[in-house]
Amino acid sequence: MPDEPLLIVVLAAVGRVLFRYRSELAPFIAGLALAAAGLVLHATHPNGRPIVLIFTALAVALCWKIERFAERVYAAATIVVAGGWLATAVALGPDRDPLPTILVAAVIAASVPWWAHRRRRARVRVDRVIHAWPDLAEAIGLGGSRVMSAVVDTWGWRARMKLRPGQSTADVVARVPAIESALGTRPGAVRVEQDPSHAGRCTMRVLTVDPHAGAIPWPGPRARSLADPIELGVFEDATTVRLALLRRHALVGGTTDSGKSGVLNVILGNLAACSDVVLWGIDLKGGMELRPWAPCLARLATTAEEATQLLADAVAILEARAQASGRDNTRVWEPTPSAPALVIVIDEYAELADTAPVAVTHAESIARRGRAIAVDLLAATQRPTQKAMGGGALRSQMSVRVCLRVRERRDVDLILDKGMLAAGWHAHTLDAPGKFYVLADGHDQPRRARAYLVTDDHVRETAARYADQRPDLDPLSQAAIEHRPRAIEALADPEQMLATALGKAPEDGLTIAELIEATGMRRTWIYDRLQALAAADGARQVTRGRWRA
Ligand SMILES: Nc1ncnc2c1ncn2[C@@H]1O[C@H](COP(=O)(O)OP(=O)(O)OP(=O)(O)O)[C@@H](O)[C@H]1O
Repeated sequence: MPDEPLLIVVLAAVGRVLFRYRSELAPFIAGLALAAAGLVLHATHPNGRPIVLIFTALAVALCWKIERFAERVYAAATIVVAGGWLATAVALGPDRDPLPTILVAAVIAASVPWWAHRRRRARVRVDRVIHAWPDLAEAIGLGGSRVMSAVVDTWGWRARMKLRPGQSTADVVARVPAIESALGTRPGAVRVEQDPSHAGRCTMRVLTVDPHAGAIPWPGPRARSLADPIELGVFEDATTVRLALLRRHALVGGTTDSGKSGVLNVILGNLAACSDVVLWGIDLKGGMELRPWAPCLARLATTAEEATQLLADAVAILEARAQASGRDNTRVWEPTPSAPALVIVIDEYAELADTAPVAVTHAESIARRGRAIAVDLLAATQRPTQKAMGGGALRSQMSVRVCLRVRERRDVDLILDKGMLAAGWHAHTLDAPGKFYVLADGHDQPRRARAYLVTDDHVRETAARYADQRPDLDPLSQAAIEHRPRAIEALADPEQMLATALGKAPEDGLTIAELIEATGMRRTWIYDRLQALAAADGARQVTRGRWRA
């Protein structure tokens, strides 16, 4: 205030400085308090030494509750020195030589580790941010939000926030870059997670160091059965990313060099160690990615024709298993080493969609019907185009979605789902290969993770180690492949029949009536499927009303 006496102004300024630096000054304040206590107790209770020593022993005993060893030792040593000094000062008087010198030396000795302590300094920084938050929040458009509590952790700190009525976590997510600027962090340091129990609360994490800065070595396969979760990597809070793949299809998407093959390798490394899974692979890059796993793959398709054959066989297996399940009245196929699940790994799904449209109809059929009878797809794609994803139909069947770095923001919604970008799944900001977001059962928050790094040596060793432990297909599935042409006819899978009819059509194509006859389906269904096949280059109109593949 302008008319405040100078003394008050100076005292207030000093008080503010002392308050601001209270943590740094704590050792001196403790030293002064100790000297004052010595003075008072010596004057009032000169025989109080045993009591002081008992309290000191009790305080030391309480130190064992401190979690970190270094902090426990520091606290115990400081209390022993302080208690010993006070006990002596109570008996002899704090000014008796050499007690003042010992106190000054002890304060200085205790101050050094105190000042240097990383967690204390972090705590001080956090306290200052919390103090300044109302002003910062106002400046970035989150006025009215409050920080309720904050804790310092290994990589930074996290705060529980209460939002102003009407604000939502989406508002905070939308302002993440502004928060980073206001807090003065590096770009990409702030994460925001919804509080699952309250729409008006969220947790904000500030990572002063990136826990995923370095590659995380693969610890080797942990799964032994498809029913075991697959450990894919590590979240930023050091918890393991565990994915259940039994009866689930999985989609791995990301731009080039984002680490798709790395993710496939971690999954394949685990599946190779599972005794109840038969692995088939499709790799239209000439087998470049999947060939190292060849010893563990029962089949590997590297051309469009082989891929179509492979998927047609998978459809035949699917049908045979479905019929058997129907006969035996069992709803689901429980994989065992003698009746294993079939997992088909497809590297670069978009390539398959471009070059083998018929194969895509098979894949879609597997995606729709394969789960119950344990025929699962694991597809990786660089270009999650509408066409490759069957306009979203394929993706909707894939309940495990791993999104690595994408080039364009809209790709997030293509790989994960509509609205995920706005909900904070910012895969376009991932800044190193192997970093990903995962959407699956139990993983519905946008938490960043990094996949384990599987080296070429890991792949070679793992493939060699499990090559002779791979199970064979069960006799039912084996027979379904061997009798596939008949099996497919008996399938009554109209999509399959349509694809076959179009493939075998004469040069001038088949009419709609002929296609109705070949498939037994209605006209509208035929039109729908022809449109979809035409969009995927799987069928073309030769002349008006006549079609072929
Ligand atoms: N989890 C990881 N941790 C660290 N580095 C990784 C990780 N995954 C992949 N990398 C590195 O990133 C590079 C590209 O990885 P990868 O080949 O898996 O990407 P990709 O998306 O499959 O690429 P492409 O689209 O060209 O096939 C490799 O050099 C690899 O060593």
